[in-house]
Amino acid sequence: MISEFQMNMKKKLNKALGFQKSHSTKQWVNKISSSKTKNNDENGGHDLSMIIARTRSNPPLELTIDAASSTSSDDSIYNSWVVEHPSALDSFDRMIKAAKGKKIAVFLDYDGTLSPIVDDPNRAFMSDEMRAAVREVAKYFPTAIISGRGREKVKEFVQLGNVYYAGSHGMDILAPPRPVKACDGKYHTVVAGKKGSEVLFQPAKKYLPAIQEMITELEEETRKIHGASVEDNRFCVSVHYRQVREEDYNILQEKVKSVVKNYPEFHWSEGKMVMEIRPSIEWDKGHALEYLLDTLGMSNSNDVLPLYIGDDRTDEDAFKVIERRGQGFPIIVSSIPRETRASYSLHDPSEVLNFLLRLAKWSKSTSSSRPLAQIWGI
Ligand SMILES: O=P(O)(O)OC[C@H]1O[C@H](O[C@H]2O[C@H](CO)[C@@H](O)[C@H](O)[C@H]2O)[C@H](O)[C@@H](O)[C@@H]1O
Repeated sequence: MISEFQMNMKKKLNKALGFQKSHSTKQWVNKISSSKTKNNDENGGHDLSMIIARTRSNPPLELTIDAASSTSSDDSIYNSWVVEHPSALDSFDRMIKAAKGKKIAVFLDYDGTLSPIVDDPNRAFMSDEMRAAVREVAKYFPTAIISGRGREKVKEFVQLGNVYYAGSHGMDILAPPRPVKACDGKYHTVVAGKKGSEVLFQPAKKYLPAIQEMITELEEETRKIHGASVEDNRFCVSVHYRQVREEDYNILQEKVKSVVKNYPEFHWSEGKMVMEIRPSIEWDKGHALEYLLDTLGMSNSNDVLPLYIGDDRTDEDAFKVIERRGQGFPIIVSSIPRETRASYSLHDPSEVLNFLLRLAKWSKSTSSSRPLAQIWGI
């Protein structure tokens, strides 16, 4: 099934690549292969032929579009996408004007947002500059990192004490040191494991034994595939293939599928050169955002503007929540056109840094923005 966005992008691509009418994948591949390759984060610096080969054997159109757009020397496709998803940097003054008299809560994804995408997931370090910017922002606004990584691991990378952490795509939240709003049954699975005055919320706890078992099986199954690695993200699992040879991708996918099919309560989805396996519960980054707003006492207020910056498909769940609330700033980080629910865009983590610096500077300069410690009494 091709979505309207994909149809439009296909039309634009055909136009940009000089095709008179819609072309087949094969024709695109030939055209794309002969054009100059522009290395970019989205493709992880991989040879585009790898993506194209995958597209042929397992054709998600989005990949074809990613590959094609990243090779085009004509930036017109990206530019027309940015018209629909304006740069958050260019829109900063307008956003700030809309935020006047309202409370902003900041939510940040980690990989590809605060840190650049790199080959080795264990080396996805955040720069000191980025850390300082997040620290500064968190002085003025409640700030949370919502990542697909394990919570402890993302905290090790971020190393900040004044932000909240939600790991495993929101399935592991260490909630704010604020009184949790009276439970109305909505969060009946809350684990009352306390750490200081913070409350631990782990809605997928019962799946831990199955996840550990699955990790052992996945490691065993993928051991012989050069470059593949399995990452334990506590309540979910990542199987990385960024460093896998193109001819091994299909076999890796088959192996992963063969393991996951024995766990009917789990499903897998594709991230950036990663297969992410999660329990099939109704809980995602969007729910985590709502949960955090709730624990911050900011869920029902009309004067709250959640700002969420993320780069991957799982961040779309959070964008959707902001869209549904009708207020807030969903910002996608992408250097290529993407189908998204986000209203704004930033090109890459360096633009995220500039945006956060600007936000921090603005908060510091406005008399109405008092440091968070005074506002929340923490
Ligand atoms: O929600 P996020 O914080 O964005 O986490 C999503 C996945 O990010 C990591 O993988 C991605 O970044 C790696 C390091 O740059 C890169 O090597 C990999 O190809 C990307 O998919 C993380 O390692 C995964 O576990 C997360 O699911």
